Amino acid sequence: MSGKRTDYISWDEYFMGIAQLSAMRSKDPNTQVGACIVSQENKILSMGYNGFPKGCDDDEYPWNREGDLCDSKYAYVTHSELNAILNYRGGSLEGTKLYVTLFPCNECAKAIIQVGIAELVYADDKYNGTPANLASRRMLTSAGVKMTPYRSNGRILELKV
Ligand SMILES: Nc1ccn([C@H]2C[C@H](O)[C@@H](COP(=O)(O)O)O2)c(=O)n1
Ligand SMILES: [Zn+2]
Repeated sequence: MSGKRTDYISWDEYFMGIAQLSAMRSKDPNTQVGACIVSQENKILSMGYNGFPKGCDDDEYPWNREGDLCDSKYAYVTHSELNAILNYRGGSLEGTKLYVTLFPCNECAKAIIQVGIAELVYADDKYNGTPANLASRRMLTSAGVKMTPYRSNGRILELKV
């Protein structure tokens, strides 16, 4: 009997928690997404959230969902998964695991596959069944990327910051 704490958080809670915390940095008024990339040794390699590229002012570019492409966020926003991939400057992401708060779209799936991410764990899947979601699943399946839904145990993690 070692006397160690037993209510410590699991690896999955830790990494999905980091992804959720990253999502809280997003300025998107409708959907905030966070991502965390982890090595096979459970080391955090990178993180990201959805936002506009460097130099593109959050207060000047549109956050609208509707209207012409150029007047909507969709023309400009970089997705959390892509930001996490692009934020990594340490070499290869081959064989790594991605924790993401929302199932990746087809564009992020391409990047996930091409950098060699082996597994993704996703929390929400609110766009399930949409064309982008179906195309994403198709490519991820073909490429052999393991897709695991995150199973929350309902524990609420509180932070006082
Ligand atoms: N897997 C995903 C899916 C979407 N995003 C980003 C892109 C937008 O900022 C937002 C989605 O907006 P909505 O259409 O729900 O208003 O989430 C992402 O980063 N990763
Ligand atoms: Zn995406």
